[in-house]
Amino acid sequence: MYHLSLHGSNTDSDIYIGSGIFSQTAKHIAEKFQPTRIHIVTDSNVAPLYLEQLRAEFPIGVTTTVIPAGEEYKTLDTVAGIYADLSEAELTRSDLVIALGGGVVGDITGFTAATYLRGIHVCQIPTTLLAQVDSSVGGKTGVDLPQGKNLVGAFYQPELVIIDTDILTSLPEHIFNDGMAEVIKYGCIANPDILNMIAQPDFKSNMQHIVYECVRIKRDVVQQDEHDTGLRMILNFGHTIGHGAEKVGHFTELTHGQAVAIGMVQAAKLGAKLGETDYTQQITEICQAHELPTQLPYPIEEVYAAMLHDKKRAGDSINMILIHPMGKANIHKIPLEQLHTLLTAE
Ligand SMILES: NC(=O)c1ccc[n+]([C@@H]2O[C@H](COP(=O)([O-])OP(=O)(O)OC[C@H]3O[C@@H](n4cnc5c(N)ncnc54)[C@H](O)[C@@H]3O)[C@@H](O)[C@H]2O)c1
Ligand SMILES: O=C(O)C(=O)C[C@@H](O)[C@H](O)[C@H](O)COP(=O)(O)O
Ligand SMILES: [Zn+2]
Repeated sequence: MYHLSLHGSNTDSDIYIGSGIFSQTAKHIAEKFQPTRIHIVTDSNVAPLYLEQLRAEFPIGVTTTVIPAGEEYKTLDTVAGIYADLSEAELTRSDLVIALGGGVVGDITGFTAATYLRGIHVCQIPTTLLAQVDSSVGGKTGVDLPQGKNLVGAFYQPELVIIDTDILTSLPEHIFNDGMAEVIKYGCIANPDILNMIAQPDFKSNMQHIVYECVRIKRDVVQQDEHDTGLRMILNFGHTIGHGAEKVGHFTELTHGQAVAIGMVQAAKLGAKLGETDYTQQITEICQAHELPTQLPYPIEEVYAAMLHDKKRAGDSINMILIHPMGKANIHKIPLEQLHTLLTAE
C-alpha cells in the first residue's frame, strides 16, 4: 500500500492507494476523527456494486443519497437534493460525507461538503480509473452550468482518499479507457515513463503503480499551487479544447476522458503551429491504442465559442498548456485573436 499526504488550506489530505483497501475505510476514518453521523453519496450504477459493503463497515448509523449516474446530473439541482438529505439526516460540522463513485459523484459531493454548513468533512472513495488517478485528489470540486463545464465550484481538500485498485475490475472497458486519457495526460506533462508503462501489453497488472505515479505527480503539483494560479494549470493539458467540446456535446455526447483525449491531440497540433516540436502523431497513436477518440466531432467555431468560458482565460488571452519536450508542460499565454486564427487554419 502507498500513502501520500497533501497539506491543504482547509485540511491535510491522507491518500492511501492499494489493492483490497476498500475494506479498511472505517479503520482509516477512525484514525483521523470520530464522526457521529456518516452520509454516503453514490450513483445508481455504483450503489448496487459497493454501497452495502461500505455501509456495513460502520457501527454507527449511515444515511445515503443515490444520484442518477451521468455527467448531465452534475448540476446545482443535484447538490440541492443532497443538501436536503444532509439536513434530514441532521449532519453537523463534525460529521462526515463520503463520495463513493466516479468523478461526477466526487466533484458533486466535494462541492456539497465544501458549502454545507460552510464546510463539513469529506472522504473520497473513487471507483473509476479517472477518479482514482485524478479527480479524487487535489480538492477541485464543482458542478457544470448550461453555459459551461465546472463553472461553479470550490477548492476543498478531502480529509481522506481511499484508492482501491481492485475496484477497477468492475469497470466496463470504455469507462476504464476514459481514465487512460488522464493517465496519458500525466505521461505527457510530467513523466514519459508512464507512457512506456502503458505501452506494455500487460500494463493492467501494474495498475497500483501507475495510479500511484499519477497521484504522486498531482499531489506534488497541487502542493505547490493549490488554488490554480500558476503551475497547477498544467493539469489542464487537453482540457481547454476538451471542455469546449464537452459543452458543445451538451455533456452527454462525449465523456470527459474522450474530450480530454481529443483536446490533447488538438493542443499538440496547436503547439506545432506555434513552432514547437510536433507531438500530434505520438499522442494520437497513444490515445488510439487505448480506444480513445482523437478527432474533434464538432465545428471548431462552436468549440472556440465554448472555450471563451475557460477558467484559464484572462481578459483577451487564454493560458494554453503545451508540451515541449515530451514529459514537460508549459503555459503559453495566447491572445484570443491569434488562438482563433491558429485553430481555424488547416
Ligand atoms: N476534480 C477534479 O480534479 C477532476 C479531475 C478529472 C475529472 N473530473 C471530473 O470527473 C468527471 C468524470 O469522471 P468519471 O470518468 O469517473 O465519470 P463518472 O463519474 O460519470 O463515471 C463513469 C461511469 O462509470 C460508472 N461507475 C463508476 N464506478 C464504477 C465501477 N467501479 N464499476 C462499474 N461502473 C462504475 C458510473 O456510474 C458512471 O456511469 C467529469 O465531470 C470531470 O469533469 C474532475
Ligand atoms: O486538478 C486539476 O487542477 C485539473 O485540472 C484536473 C483536470 O483533470 C480536471 O478535469 C479538472 O476538473 C479541470 O479543472 P477546471 O478548473 O478546468 O474545471
Ligand atoms: Zn480532467
